[in-house]
Amino acid sequence: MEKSNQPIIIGVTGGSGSGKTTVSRAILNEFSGHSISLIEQDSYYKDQSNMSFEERLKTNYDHPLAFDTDLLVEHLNELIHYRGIDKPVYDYEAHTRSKNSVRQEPKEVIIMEGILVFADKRLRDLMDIKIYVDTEDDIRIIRRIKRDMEERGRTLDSVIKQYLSVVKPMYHEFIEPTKRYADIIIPSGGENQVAIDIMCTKIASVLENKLNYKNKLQD
Ligand SMILES: Nc1ncnc2c1ncn2[C@@H]1O[C@H](COP(=O)(O)OP(=O)(O)O)[C@@H](O)[C@H]1O
Ligand SMILES: Nc1ccn([C@@H]2O[C@H](COP(=O)(O)O)[C@@H](O)[C@H]2O)c(=O)n1
Repeated sequence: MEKSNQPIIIGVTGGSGSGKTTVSRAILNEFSGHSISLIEQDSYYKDQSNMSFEERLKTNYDHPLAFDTDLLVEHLNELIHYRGIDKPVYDYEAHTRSKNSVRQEPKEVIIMEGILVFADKRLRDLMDIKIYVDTEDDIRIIRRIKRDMEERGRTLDSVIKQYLSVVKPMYHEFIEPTKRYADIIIPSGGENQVAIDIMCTKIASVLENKLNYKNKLQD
């Protein structure tokens, strides 16, 4: 299928707590009347239901191998061909996939968000626009402590221990180097309304070109 006849895929990456989800949701809001959806890479953490809880605690969740990228690529290919998928649901407290899934119907714009979405060439090759959300380490760890304690059932000690032993070193080894693939780098994540407005203008123009192209095909 010709790329101009496919959904637009926007990749959004950056370190944990950088504001990827906030930026992605801001774009979703701007296009709320349009055919747009969000796919979070976290939904594609490997299923670990065959492991004990203690074993799951030892997994390195910031390494590319923690993700079922084959399934993510397969699902994106379905969406690109305008076929729906059953998207996995991730449970951060249980450290594994939940038994439920959610139906995701195909859309004209797909935002794909996650810490390592630029790390795999297959994913990068599917993207039309690549955004890197760049936020200083100290801000990210403060946000992460707050979020993980409030929303992901973690203790302060566990967040600090995980950050120093895994999150920070993996960020520098695998995530930060993917900044070079970005078309746009957004400083100060979710606060940067100017960057979000610029992004939305760009997406609107890509959408308009695509609709014009489709209309021409029908003429
Ligand atoms: N600009 C901001 N100012 C203050 N808090 C923010 C800002 N952007 C994000 N946050 C908060 O920081 C936490 C992490 O943001 P999020 O967008 O989920 O980051 P990521 O998806 O990169 O991990 C969330 O609790 C969010 O509400
Ligand atoms: N069981 C898990 C799975 C993932 N994490 C952490 O989530 C981070 C990615 O999500 P963001 O929303 O912060 O981008 C990643 O850094 C993992 O360490 C986890 O703690 N437990």
